[in-house]
Amino acid sequence: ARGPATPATTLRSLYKLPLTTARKISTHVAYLAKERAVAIEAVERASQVCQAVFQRLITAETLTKKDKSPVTVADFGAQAVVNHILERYFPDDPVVGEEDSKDLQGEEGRVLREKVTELVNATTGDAMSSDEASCFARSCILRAIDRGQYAGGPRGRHWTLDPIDGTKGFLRGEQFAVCLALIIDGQVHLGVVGCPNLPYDMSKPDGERGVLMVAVKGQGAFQRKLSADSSEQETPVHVSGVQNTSDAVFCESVEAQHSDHSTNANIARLLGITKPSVRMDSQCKYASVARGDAEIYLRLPVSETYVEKIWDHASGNIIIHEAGGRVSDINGKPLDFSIGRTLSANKGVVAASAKIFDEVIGAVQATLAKDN
Ligand SMILES: Nc1ncnc2c1ncn2[C@@H]1O[C@H](COP(=O)(O)OS(=O)(=O)O)[C@@H](OP(=O)(O)O)[C@H]1O
Ligand SMILES: [Mg+2]
Ligand SMILES: [Mg+2]
Ligand SMILES: [Mg+2]
Repeated sequence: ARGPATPATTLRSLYKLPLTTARKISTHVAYLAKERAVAIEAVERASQVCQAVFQRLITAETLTKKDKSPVTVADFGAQAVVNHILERYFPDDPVVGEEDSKDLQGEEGRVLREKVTELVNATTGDAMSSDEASCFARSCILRAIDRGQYAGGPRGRHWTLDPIDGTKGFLRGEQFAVCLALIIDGQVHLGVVGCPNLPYDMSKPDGERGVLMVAVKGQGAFQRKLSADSSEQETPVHVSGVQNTSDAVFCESVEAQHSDHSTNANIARLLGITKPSVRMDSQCKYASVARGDAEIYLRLPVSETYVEKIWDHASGNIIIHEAGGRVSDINGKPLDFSIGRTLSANKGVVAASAKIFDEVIGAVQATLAKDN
């Protein structure tokens, strides 16, 4: 068992066990052990789907034409696979997923639907019974995708899934992530982020790629290789030990549309930061801060109307916390995952190691006050 034991009463309700059995095994079962293993399996599978799409469907032509259809195939395929695996192990758990099957329905959706079905079967066929596979070839794929329609909220358990986060990074062959988290009574208790293109060891940027990060509440954050033959070896990750913000590095979005780069630069000046920002797409930014590649994740609101989605932040949020960092919105308020599908009570996101966090929030507040 890894981490603290699970109380017998929790085990009983989680796995519908008689209390006597739950008592017997409670000291051997780490909290959310089954969920952790299933979530890792699901994210690994979905990452394989995405990589298969990249290899097969992204060509110089799709890129110059700005054709987004390959990423759409991967998005739907990855959501179908994750939802299918979650349903098999946790049939009662609802899912808040980014995608829905609208574009795959009817005659209009036939071509895309067939592409997604073929892709899912080709990449995960070995993990499915023949019944499942033939069901997937028909309507089950749409049903699996639409298990992600849950409204979220403050009570009970639900998963949240971003099948491909950082779609633009995916298309460029750069950073993207498959993100899955478990929310219980409005709080993130488990998060997994798969980063297929992130170097495993940042000191060897041209070395092996593919990182999976996982965290369970109270158990710390870990990384492992995201490769088919991974030995499942995990190493703990910790945020950077940098004490002075002048030694820190920002990690920010590639798209200035998603976080205001010029205000970021003003905040950097106030903090004495001189090193250039690391720019990358997706929740890989959280993974980078969690393992100390960079110190500060900044996502400043760029419009009055955009509300952040829970699947864009849930996994990253717990991974940062468990790696010794802190996360809040630009006003220092914790991200509130209890409201529904969006973070409507928050504005922007700031994540940093605990040591420098308050100073970073101070600089964000001072800069925004001056700009407004
Ligand atoms: N206007 C606006 N403001 C803030 N955020 C937005 C906005 N529009 C979209 N999104 C969401 O940003 C997700 C990608 O975030 P990144 O940090 O990877 O952005 S970037 O594209 O790399 O710059 C992206 O997630 P994916 O759709 O999963 O790629 C969106 O959910
Ligand atoms: Mg996203
Ligand atoms: Mg997405
Ligand atoms: Mg999207």
